[in-house]
Amino acid sequence: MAPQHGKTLNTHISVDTWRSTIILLKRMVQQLEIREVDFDELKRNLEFTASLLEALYTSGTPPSLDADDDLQLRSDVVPVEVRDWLASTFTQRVQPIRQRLEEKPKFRSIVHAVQAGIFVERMFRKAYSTAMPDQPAEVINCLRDLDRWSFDVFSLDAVSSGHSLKTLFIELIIKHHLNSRFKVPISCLMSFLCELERGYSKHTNAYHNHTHAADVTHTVHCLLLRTRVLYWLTELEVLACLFAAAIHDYEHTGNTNNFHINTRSELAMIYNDHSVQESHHVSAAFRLLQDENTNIFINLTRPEWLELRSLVIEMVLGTDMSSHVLQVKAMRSCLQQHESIDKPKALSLILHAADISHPAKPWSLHSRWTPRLMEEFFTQGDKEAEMGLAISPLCDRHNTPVSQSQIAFMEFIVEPTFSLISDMSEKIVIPLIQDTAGPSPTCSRYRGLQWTVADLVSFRSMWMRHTEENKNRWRDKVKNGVSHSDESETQTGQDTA
Ligand SMILES: Nc1ncnc2c1ncn2[C@@H]1O[C@@H]2COP(=O)(O)O[C@H]2[C@H]1O
Ligand SMILES: [Zn+2]
Repeated sequence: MAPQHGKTLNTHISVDTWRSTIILLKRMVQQLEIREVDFDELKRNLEFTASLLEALYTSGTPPSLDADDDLQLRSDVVPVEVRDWLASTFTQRVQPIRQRLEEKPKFRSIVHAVQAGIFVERMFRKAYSTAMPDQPAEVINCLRDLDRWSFDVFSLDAVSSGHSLKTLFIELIIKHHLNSRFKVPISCLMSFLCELERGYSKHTNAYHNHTHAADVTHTVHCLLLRTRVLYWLTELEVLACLFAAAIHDYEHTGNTNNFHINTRSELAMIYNDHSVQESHHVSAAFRLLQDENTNIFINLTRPEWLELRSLVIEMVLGTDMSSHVLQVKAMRSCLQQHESIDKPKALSLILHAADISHPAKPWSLHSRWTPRLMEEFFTQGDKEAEMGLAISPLCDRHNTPVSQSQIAFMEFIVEPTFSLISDMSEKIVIPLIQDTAGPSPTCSRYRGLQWTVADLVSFRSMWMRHTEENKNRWRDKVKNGVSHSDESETQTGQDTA
Protein backbone atom coordinates (compact mmCIF):
# COMPACT_ATOMS: atom_id res chain seq x y z
CA MET A 1 0.00 0.00 0.00
CA ALA A 2 1.30 3.46 -0.87
CA PRO A 3 2.27 5.73 1.97
CA GLN A 4 -0.40 8.31 2.85
CA HIS A 5 -0.06 11.66 1.09
CA GLY A 6 2.11 13.72 3.40
CA LYS A 7 0.04 12.67 6.40
CA THR A 8 2.88 10.76 7.95
CA LEU A 9 5.40 13.53 7.29
CA ASN A 10 6.86 14.87 10.53
CA THR A 11 4.54 12.67 12.54
CA HIS A 12 7.32 10.99 14.42
CA ILE A 13 8.24 13.59 16.98
CA SER A 14 10.64 11.92 19.36
CA VAL A 15 9.74 11.28 22.97
CA ASP A 16 12.70 13.45 23.98
CA THR A 17 11.39 16.38 21.94
CA TRP A 18 8.00 16.02 23.59
CA ARG A 19 9.57 15.82 27.00
CA SER A 20 11.77 18.88 26.42
CA THR A 21 8.78 20.78 25.08
CA ILE A 22 6.67 19.96 28.09
CA ILE A 23 9.55 21.03 30.34
CA LEU A 24 9.87 24.23 28.31
CA LEU A 25 6.17 25.02 28.66
CA LYS A 26 6.23 24.36 32.38
CA ARG A 27 9.31 26.56 32.75
CA MET A 28 7.49 29.38 30.95
CA VAL A 29 4.52 29.10 33.29
CA GLN A 30 6.80 29.15 36.31
CA GLN A 31 8.68 32.18 34.99
CA LEU A 32 5.35 33.92 34.60
CA GLU A 33 4.38 32.95 38.10
CA ILE A 34 7.47 34.37 39.71
CA ARG A 35 7.39 37.28 37.25
CA GLU A 36 10.91 36.64 36.02
CA VAL A 37 10.06 36.94 32.36
CA ASP A 38 12.47 37.55 29.53
CA PHE A 39 9.95 38.52 26.86
CA ASP A 40 12.20 37.69 23.90
CA GLU A 41 12.92 34.25 25.29
CA LEU A 42 9.25 33.73 26.12
CA LYS A 43 8.26 34.67 22.58
CA ARG A 44 10.87 32.33 21.07
CA ASN A 45 9.74 29.47 23.31
CA LEU A 46 6.07 30.04 22.55
CA GLU A 47 6.81 30.14 18.83
CA PHE A 48 8.70 26.89 19.07
CA THR A 49 5.96 25.07 20.99
CA ALA A 50 3.33 26.53 18.67
CA SER A 51 5.17 25.24 15.61
CA LEU A 52 5.49 21.81 17.22
CA LEU A 53 1.80 21.70 18.00
CA GLU A 54 1.02 22.95 14.51
CA ALA A 55 3.09 20.14 12.99
CA LEU A 56 1.18 17.67 15.13
CA TYR A 57 -2.25 19.00 14.27
CA THR A 58 -1.46 19.34 10.58
CA SER A 59 -0.43 15.71 10.48
CA GLY A 60 -3.41 14.74 12.64
CA THR A 61 -1.31 12.14 14.39
CA PRO A 62 -0.74 11.81 18.12
CA PRO A 63 2.84 11.51 19.39
CA SER A 64 4.25 8.15 18.46
CA LEU A 65 5.87 6.40 21.37
CA ASP A 66 7.80 3.47 19.97
CA ALA A 67 7.97 1.58 23.23
CA ASP A 68 4.19 1.76 23.40
CA ASP A 69 3.56 0.47 19.92
CA ASP A 70 2.32 -2.99 20.82
CA LEU A 71 1.64 -4.07 17.28
CA GLN A 72 5.00 -2.82 15.97
CA LEU A 73 3.30 -1.04 13.10
CA ARG A 74 5.57 1.17 11.04
CA SER A 75 3.84 4.47 10.51
CA ASP A 76 5.09 4.93 6.93
CA VAL A 77 3.57 1.60 5.83
CA VAL A 78 0.25 1.38 7.60
CA PRO A 79 -2.23 4.21 7.04
CA VAL A 80 -2.99 6.14 10.15
CA GLU A 81 -6.70 5.21 10.29
CA VAL A 82 -5.88 1.49 10.04
CA ARG A 83 -3.23 1.86 12.72
CA ASP A 84 -5.77 3.51 15.01
CA TRP A 85 -8.30 0.77 14.37
CA LEU A 86 -5.78 -2.04 14.98
CA ALA A 87 -4.41 -0.39 18.10
CA SER A 88 -7.82 0.28 19.60
CA THR A 89 -9.27 -3.11 18.71
CA PHE A 90 -6.41 -5.55 19.19
CA THR A 91 -4.37 -4.04 22.02
CA GLN A 92 -5.31 -2.90 25.47
CA ARG A 93 -4.21 0.60 24.76
CA VAL A 94 -6.94 3.21 24.92
CA GLN A 95 -6.71 5.51 21.93
CA PRO A 96 -6.95 9.16 22.81
CA ILE A 97 -9.82 10.72 20.94
CA ARG A 98 -8.27 13.10 18.45
CA GLN A 99 -9.33 16.66 18.10
CA ARG A 100 -10.92 17.39 14.73
CA LEU A 101 -8.66 19.06 12.20
CA GLU A 102 -10.81 22.16 12.02
CA GLU A 103 -10.14 22.65 15.73
CA LYS A 104 -6.43 23.25 14.97
CA PRO A 105 -5.19 25.85 17.46
CA LYS A 106 -3.63 29.03 16.16
CA PHE A 107 -0.59 30.67 17.72
CA ARG A 108 -2.72 33.49 19.14
CA SER A 109 -5.04 31.03 20.85
CA ILE A 110 -2.04 29.46 22.60
CA VAL A 111 -1.08 32.86 24.02
CA HIS A 112 -4.69 33.33 25.13
CA ALA A 113 -4.66 29.89 26.68
CA VAL A 114 -1.56 30.74 28.71
CA GLN A 115 -3.16 33.99 29.87
CA ALA A 116 -6.43 32.23 30.66
CA GLY A 117 -4.51 29.55 32.57
CA ILE A 118 -2.98 32.16 34.83
CA PHE A 119 -6.39 33.73 35.43
CA VAL A 120 -8.04 30.36 36.19
CA GLU A 121 -5.22 29.48 38.58
CA ARG A 122 -5.72 32.72 40.53
CA MET A 123 -9.47 32.20 40.59
CA PHE A 124 -9.16 28.65 41.91
CA ARG A 125 -6.61 29.61 44.56
CA LYS A 126 -9.11 32.14 45.85
CA ALA A 127 -11.94 29.60 45.85
CA TYR A 128 -9.88 27.10 47.81
CA SER A 129 -8.77 29.53 50.47
CA THR A 130 -12.39 30.67 50.84
CA ALA A 131 -13.52 27.06 51.23
CA MET A 132 -10.99 26.33 53.95
CA PRO A 133 -10.84 29.70 55.71
CA ASP A 134 -10.03 28.80 59.27
CA GLN A 135 -7.44 26.11 59.18
CA PRO A 136 -6.23 25.87 62.78
CA ALA A 137 -2.68 27.12 63.28
CA GLU A 138 -1.69 23.58 64.34
CA VAL A 139 -2.82 22.21 60.95
CA ILE A 140 -0.89 24.88 59.07
CA ASN A 141 2.12 24.18 61.25
CA CYS A 142 1.92 20.46 60.70
CA LEU A 143 1.65 20.89 56.93
CA ARG A 144 4.95 22.76 56.89
CA ASP A 145 6.63 19.36 57.07
CA LEU A 146 4.75 18.04 54.06
CA ASP A 147 7.88 17.50 51.95
CA ARG A 148 9.70 15.64 54.70
CA TRP A 149 10.03 11.87 54.87
CA SER A 150 9.45 12.08 58.62
CA PHE A 151 6.09 13.92 58.21
CA ASP A 152 3.85 12.87 61.10
CA VAL A 153 0.45 11.91 59.75
CA PHE A 154 -0.79 10.94 63.22
CA SER A 155 -0.24 14.51 64.42
CA LEU A 156 -2.04 15.87 61.35
CA ASP A 157 -4.94 13.54 62.08
CA ALA A 158 -5.12 14.79 65.67
CA VAL A 159 -5.00 18.49 64.84
CA SER A 160 -7.43 18.18 61.93
CA SER A 161 -10.02 16.39 64.10
CA GLY A 162 -9.68 13.11 62.23
CA HIS A 163 -9.59 14.60 58.74
CA SER A 164 -5.98 13.92 57.78
CA LEU A 165 -6.94 12.43 54.41
CA LYS A 166 -9.15 15.32 53.38
CA THR A 167 -6.70 17.96 54.62
CA LEU A 168 -3.69 16.34 53.03
CA PHE A 169 -5.32 15.62 49.68
CA ILE A 170 -6.52 19.21 49.28
CA GLU A 171 -3.11 20.54 50.28
CA LEU A 172 -1.32 18.34 47.75
CA ILE A 173 -3.74 19.14 44.95
CA ILE A 174 -3.09 22.85 45.52
CA LYS A 175 0.64 22.39 45.96
CA HIS A 176 0.91 20.66 42.58
CA HIS A 177 -1.44 23.24 40.95
CA LEU A 178 -3.81 20.45 39.93
CA ASN A 179 -7.01 22.13 41.12
CA SER A 180 -6.57 24.95 38.64
CA ARG A 181 -5.04 22.84 35.87
CA PHE A 182 -7.97 20.42 35.87
CA LYS A 183 -10.60 22.87 37.11
CA VAL A 184 -11.61 20.67 40.03
CA PRO A 185 -14.79 22.18 41.51
CA ILE A 186 -14.19 22.83 45.19
CA SER A 187 -17.68 21.70 46.23
CA CYS A 188 -17.19 18.36 44.42
CA LEU A 189 -13.80 17.90 46.00
CA MET A 190 -15.19 18.52 49.50
CA SER A 191 -18.10 16.11 48.97
CA PHE A 192 -15.87 13.48 47.36
CA LEU A 193 -13.39 13.59 50.26
CA CYS A 194 -16.21 13.34 52.84
CA GLU A 195 -17.47 10.21 51.10
CA LEU A 196 -13.95 8.83 50.81
CA GLU A 197 -13.27 9.27 54.54
CA ARG A 198 -16.67 7.73 55.31
CA GLY A 199 -15.79 4.66 53.20
CA TYR A 200 -12.49 4.25 55.03
CA SER A 201 -14.29 4.10 58.39
CA LYS A 202 -16.96 1.63 57.23
CA HIS A 203 -15.23 -1.36 58.85
CA THR A 204 -13.49 0.45 61.77
CA ASN A 205 -10.11 -1.11 61.00
CA ALA A 206 -7.13 -0.59 63.24
CA TYR A 207 -4.78 -0.16 60.26
CA HIS A 208 -6.59 0.06 56.93
CA ASN A 209 -8.37 3.34 57.60
CA HIS A 210 -8.25 6.94 56.35
CA THR A 211 -5.00 7.63 58.28
CA HIS A 212 -3.23 4.87 56.34
CA ALA A 213 -4.64 6.33 53.10
CA ALA A 214 -3.36 9.78 54.12
CA ASP A 215 0.01 8.29 54.99
CA VAL A 216 0.33 6.53 51.62
CA THR A 217 -0.80 9.67 49.77
CA HIS A 218 1.81 11.74 51.56
CA THR A 219 4.47 9.08 50.94
CA VAL A 220 3.73 8.98 47.19
CA HIS A 221 4.14 12.76 47.06
CA CYS A 222 7.37 12.52 49.03
CA LEU A 223 8.74 9.66 46.90
CA LEU A 224 8.04 11.56 43.68
CA LEU A 225 9.72 14.62 45.11
CA ARG A 226 12.71 12.94 46.76
CA THR A 227 13.50 10.68 43.81
CA ARG A 228 12.85 13.58 41.40
CA VAL A 229 10.62 11.26 39.37
CA LEU A 230 8.12 14.14 39.64
CA TYR A 231 10.00 15.93 36.82
CA TRP A 232 9.39 12.98 34.52
CA LEU A 233 5.60 13.18 34.89
CA THR A 234 2.83 15.15 33.29
CA GLU A 235 0.34 16.92 35.54
CA LEU A 236 -2.26 14.29 34.69
CA GLU A 237 0.09 11.56 35.86
CA VAL A 238 0.76 13.42 39.13
CA LEU A 239 -3.01 13.72 39.62
CA ALA A 240 -3.42 9.99 38.92
CA CYS A 241 -0.70 9.13 41.47
CA LEU A 242 -2.24 11.20 44.27
CA PHE A 243 -5.76 10.01 43.51
CA ALA A 244 -4.69 6.35 43.32
CA ALA A 245 -2.90 6.67 46.65
CA ALA A 246 -5.91 8.31 48.31
CA ILE A 247 -8.37 5.64 47.17
CA HIS A 248 -6.06 2.60 47.20
CA ASP A 249 -7.69 0.89 50.23
CA TYR A 250 -11.17 2.48 50.03
CA GLU A 251 -13.75 0.41 51.98
CA HIS A 252 -11.09 -2.10 53.06
CA THR A 253 -12.80 -4.82 55.10
CA GLY A 254 -9.84 -5.38 57.44
CA ASN A 255 -9.23 -8.87 56.08
CA THR A 256 -6.73 -10.33 53.67
CA ASN A 257 -7.63 -11.43 50.15
CA ASN A 258 -7.03 -15.04 51.18
CA PHE A 259 -9.62 -14.65 53.91
CA HIS A 260 -12.14 -13.45 51.32
CA ILE A 261 -11.30 -16.36 49.06
CA ASN A 262 -11.39 -18.96 51.86
CA THR A 263 -14.69 -17.72 53.25
CA ARG A 264 -16.19 -17.33 49.75
CA SER A 265 -17.15 -13.78 50.57
CA GLU A 266 -19.41 -11.64 48.42
CA LEU A 267 -16.39 -9.71 47.07
CA ALA A 268 -14.56 -12.94 46.21
CA MET A 269 -17.64 -14.01 44.23
CA ILE A 270 -17.85 -10.68 42.40
CA TYR A 271 -14.16 -10.58 41.49
CA ASN A 272 -13.59 -14.30 40.93
CA ASP A 273 -10.82 -14.46 43.56
CA HIS A 274 -8.59 -12.07 41.60
CA SER A 275 -7.15 -9.13 43.58
CA VAL A 276 -10.44 -9.20 45.44
CA GLN A 277 -10.07 -6.16 47.68
CA GLU A 278 -8.00 -4.05 45.27
CA SER A 279 -10.62 -4.56 42.57
CA HIS A 280 -13.25 -3.36 45.00
CA HIS A 281 -11.24 -0.31 46.17
CA VAL A 282 -10.82 1.02 42.66
CA SER A 283 -14.28 0.09 41.44
CA ALA A 284 -16.08 1.59 44.44
CA ALA A 285 -14.01 4.78 44.25
CA PHE A 286 -14.81 5.27 40.57
CA ARG A 287 -18.43 4.63 41.38
CA LEU A 288 -18.29 7.66 43.70
CA LEU A 289 -17.30 9.74 40.68
CA GLN A 290 -20.45 8.70 38.83
CA ASP A 291 -22.41 11.18 40.92
CA GLU A 292 -21.95 14.68 39.53
CA ASN A 293 -21.81 16.12 43.06
CA THR A 294 -18.70 14.10 43.83
CA ASN A 295 -17.16 13.92 40.36
CA ILE A 296 -13.92 15.79 40.88
CA PHE A 297 -12.85 15.00 37.32
CA ILE A 298 -15.90 16.56 35.70
CA ASN A 299 -13.77 19.05 33.73
CA LEU A 300 -11.23 16.60 32.36
CA THR A 301 -11.36 16.01 28.62
CA ARG A 302 -12.36 12.53 27.52
CA PRO A 303 -8.79 11.48 26.61
CA GLU A 304 -7.54 12.84 29.95
CA TRP A 305 -10.24 10.94 31.80
CA LEU A 306 -9.45 7.69 29.98
CA GLU A 307 -5.73 8.02 30.59
CA LEU A 308 -6.22 8.84 34.26
CA ARG A 309 -8.66 5.97 34.78
CA SER A 310 -6.36 3.45 33.13
CA LEU A 311 -3.36 4.60 35.21
CA VAL A 312 -5.31 4.56 38.48
CA ILE A 313 -6.70 1.08 37.83
CA GLU A 314 -3.24 -0.32 37.08
CA MET A 315 -1.68 1.38 40.09
CA VAL A 316 -4.30 0.26 42.60
CA LEU A 317 -4.39 -3.31 41.30
CA GLY A 318 -0.59 -3.25 41.65
CA THR A 319 -0.96 -2.84 45.43
CA ASP A 320 -2.12 -6.47 45.64
CA MET A 321 0.79 -8.00 47.50
CA SER A 322 0.50 -11.20 45.51
CA SER A 323 1.88 -9.27 42.54
CA HIS A 324 4.94 -8.07 44.50
CA VAL A 325 7.40 -10.67 43.18
CA LEU A 326 6.28 -10.29 39.58
CA GLN A 327 6.38 -6.51 39.79
CA VAL A 328 9.87 -6.46 41.29
CA LYS A 329 11.21 -9.06 38.85
CA ALA A 330 9.81 -7.26 35.82
CA MET A 331 11.28 -3.89 36.81
CA ARG A 332 14.63 -5.42 37.77
CA SER A 333 14.94 -7.16 34.43
CA CYS A 334 13.88 -3.96 32.60
CA LEU A 335 16.71 -2.08 34.36
CA GLN A 336 19.24 -4.82 33.68
CA GLN A 337 18.38 -5.05 30.03
CA HIS A 338 18.53 -1.29 29.56
CA GLU A 339 14.96 -1.20 28.29
CA SER A 340 12.98 2.03 28.46
CA ILE A 341 10.86 2.26 31.59
CA ASP A 342 7.13 1.86 31.25
CA LYS A 343 5.49 4.75 33.12
CA PRO A 344 2.44 2.89 34.49
CA LYS A 345 4.76 0.13 35.78
CA ALA A 346 7.08 2.67 37.40
CA LEU A 347 4.16 4.49 39.03
CA SER A 348 2.60 1.23 40.23
CA LEU A 349 5.90 0.34 41.87
CA ILE A 350 6.01 3.75 43.56
CA LEU A 351 2.49 3.29 44.98
CA HIS A 352 3.35 -0.24 46.11
CA ALA A 353 6.53 1.06 47.81
CA ALA A 354 4.55 3.81 49.56
CA ASP A 355 2.07 1.18 50.76
CA ILE A 356 4.81 -0.77 52.55
CA SER A 357 6.92 2.24 53.50
CA HIS A 358 6.46 2.60 57.25
CA PRO A 359 9.36 0.22 58.10
CA ALA A 360 11.55 2.63 56.08
CA LYS A 361 10.40 5.63 58.15
CA PRO A 362 11.67 6.82 61.54
CA TRP A 363 10.98 4.44 64.44
CA SER A 364 8.55 6.97 65.99
CA LEU A 365 6.23 6.29 63.01
CA HIS A 366 7.01 2.65 62.25
CA SER A 367 6.49 1.67 65.89
CA ARG A 368 2.98 3.13 65.80
CA TRP A 369 1.93 1.47 62.53
CA THR A 370 3.07 -2.05 63.42
CA PRO A 371 0.79 -2.63 66.44
CA ARG A 372 -2.15 -1.29 64.45
CA LEU A 373 -1.47 -3.73 61.62
CA MET A 374 -0.95 -6.59 64.05
CA GLU A 375 -4.21 -5.81 65.82
CA GLU A 376 -6.03 -6.00 62.49
CA PHE A 377 -4.35 -9.32 61.67
CA PHE A 378 -5.22 -10.68 65.12
CA THR A 379 -8.87 -9.64 64.75
CA GLN A 380 -8.97 -11.70 61.56
CA GLY A 381 -7.31 -14.60 63.45
CA ASP A 382 -10.04 -14.37 66.12
CA LYS A 383 -12.69 -14.56 63.42
CA GLU A 384 -10.99 -17.53 61.77
CA ALA A 385 -10.84 -19.35 65.10
CA GLU A 386 -14.54 -18.61 65.68
CA MET A 387 -15.39 -19.97 62.24
CA GLY A 388 -13.36 -23.13 62.83
CA LEU A 389 -10.85 -22.19 60.11
CA ALA A 390 -7.08 -22.51 60.33
CA ILE A 391 -5.61 -19.25 61.65
CA SER A 392 -3.68 -17.42 58.92
CA PRO A 393 0.04 -16.74 59.34
CA LEU A 394 0.73 -13.72 61.60
CA CYS A 395 -2.91 -13.69 62.74
CA ASP A 396 -2.66 -15.67 65.97
CA ARG A 397 -2.70 -13.15 68.81
CA HIS A 398 -1.26 -15.73 71.22
CA ASN A 399 1.54 -17.00 69.07
CA THR A 400 3.02 -14.61 66.52
CA PRO A 401 6.70 -13.67 66.48
CA VAL A 402 6.05 -10.01 65.74
CA SER A 403 9.65 -8.74 65.98
CA GLN A 404 11.03 -11.47 63.74
CA SER A 405 8.24 -10.97 61.24
CA GLN A 406 9.11 -7.28 61.02
CA ILE A 407 12.80 -7.97 60.51
CA ALA A 408 11.99 -10.47 57.75
CA PHE A 409 9.47 -8.11 56.15
CA MET A 410 12.12 -5.41 55.97
CA GLU A 411 14.85 -7.70 54.66
CA PHE A 412 12.87 -9.57 52.05
CA ILE A 413 10.21 -7.12 50.98
CA VAL A 414 10.86 -3.50 51.98
CA GLU A 415 14.60 -3.20 51.34
CA PRO A 416 14.56 -4.87 47.89
CA THR A 417 11.60 -2.69 46.88
CA PHE A 418 13.23 0.54 48.00
CA SER A 419 16.53 -0.45 46.46
CA LEU A 420 14.70 -0.99 43.18
CA ILE A 421 12.94 2.38 43.49
CA SER A 422 16.33 4.06 43.98
CA ASP A 423 17.86 2.28 40.95
CA MET A 424 14.82 2.99 38.81
CA SER A 425 14.81 6.67 39.75
CA GLU A 426 18.46 7.04 38.79
CA LYS A 427 17.74 5.55 35.42
CA ILE A 428 14.77 7.87 34.90
CA VAL A 429 16.18 11.06 36.30
CA ILE A 430 19.81 11.17 35.21
CA PRO A 431 18.90 11.67 31.51
CA LEU A 432 16.57 14.48 32.61
CA ILE A 433 19.46 16.27 34.32
CA GLN A 434 21.49 15.89 31.15
CA ASP A 435 18.58 17.34 29.14
CA THR A 436 18.51 20.45 31.31
CA ALA A 437 22.27 20.78 31.71
CA GLY A 438 22.40 23.60 29.13
CA PRO A 439 22.04 27.27 30.02
CA SER A 440 21.36 27.55 33.73
CA PRO A 441 17.62 27.37 34.32
CA THR A 442 16.22 30.33 36.18
CA CYS A 443 13.14 28.95 37.86
CA SER A 444 13.42 27.18 41.18
CA ARG A 445 11.81 23.96 39.97
CA TYR A 446 14.61 23.30 37.48
CA ARG A 447 17.34 24.57 39.75
CA GLY A 448 16.27 21.63 41.91
CA LEU A 449 17.14 19.24 39.12
CA GLN A 450 20.82 20.16 39.33
CA TRP A 451 20.87 18.58 42.76
CA THR A 452 19.41 15.34 41.59
CA VAL A 453 22.36 12.97 41.85
CA ALA A 454 23.19 14.11 45.36
CA ASP A 455 19.50 13.92 46.27
CA LEU A 456 19.17 10.38 44.98
CA VAL A 457 22.18 9.32 47.01
CA SER A 458 20.80 10.96 50.12
CA PHE A 459 17.37 9.39 49.56
CA ARG A 460 18.97 5.96 49.35
CA SER A 461 21.01 6.46 52.50
CA MET A 462 17.96 7.85 54.34
CA TRP A 463 15.71 4.83 53.84
CA MET A 464 18.62 2.46 54.47
CA ARG A 465 19.42 4.19 57.74
CA HIS A 466 15.79 3.93 58.91
CA THR A 467 15.32 0.27 57.99
CA GLU A 468 18.65 -0.57 59.65
CA GLU A 469 17.70 1.30 62.81
CA ASN A 470 14.23 -0.26 62.90
CA LYS A 471 15.63 -3.75 62.43
CA ASN A 472 18.02 -3.13 65.32
CA ARG A 473 15.13 -2.02 67.52
CA TRP A 474 13.26 -5.25 66.76
CA ARG A 475 16.46 -7.28 67.28
CA ASP A 476 16.82 -5.70 70.72
CA LYS A 477 13.30 -6.82 71.54
CA VAL A 478 14.13 -10.36 70.47
CA LYS A 479 17.23 -10.25 72.73
CA ASN A 480 15.18 -8.91 75.62
CA GLY A 481 12.59 -11.65 75.17
CA VAL A 482 9.80 -9.30 73.96
CA SER A 483 9.34 -10.78 70.55
CA HIS A 484 5.98 -12.56 70.62
CA SER A 485 2.47 -11.22 70.46
CA ASP A 486 1.64 -12.67 73.88
CA GLU A 487 4.58 -10.83 75.43
CA SER A 488 2.76 -7.49 75.22
CA GLU A 489 4.38 -6.90 71.84
CA THR A 490 1.58 -4.77 70.51
CA GLN A 491 2.02 -2.20 73.27
CA THR A 492 5.79 -1.91 72.93
CA GLY A 493 5.49 0.08 69.74
CA GLN A 494 3.99 3.00 71.62
CA ASP A 495 6.99 3.58 73.89
CA THR A 496 8.85 6.06 71.74
CA ALA A 497 5.92 7.27 69.71
N1 LIG B 1 5.21 -3.95 58.83
C1 LIG B 1 4.52 -4.84 58.11
N2 LIG B 1 4.57 -6.15 58.43
C2 LIG B 1 3.89 -7.08 57.71
N3 LIG B 1 3.09 -6.77 56.68
C3 LIG B 1 3.00 -5.49 56.34
C4 LIG B 1 3.71 -4.47 57.03
N4 LIG B 1 3.41 -3.29 56.47
C5 LIG B 1 2.57 -3.56 55.45
N5 LIG B 1 2.33 -4.87 55.38
C6 LIG B 1 1.46 -5.58 54.43
O1 LIG B 1 1.68 -5.00 53.16
C7 LIG B 1 0.42 -4.70 52.62
C8 LIG B 1 0.40 -3.60 51.63
O2 LIG B 1 -0.95 -3.43 51.22
P1 LIG B 1 -2.07 -3.15 52.29
O3 LIG B 1 -1.94 -1.79 52.86
O4 LIG B 1 -3.39 -3.54 51.73
O5 LIG B 1 -1.75 -4.21 53.45
C9 LIG B 1 -0.42 -4.30 53.83
C10 LIG B 1 -0.01 -5.38 54.79
O6 LIG B 1 -0.72 -6.55 54.54
ZN1 LIG C 1 -2.57 0.09 51.82
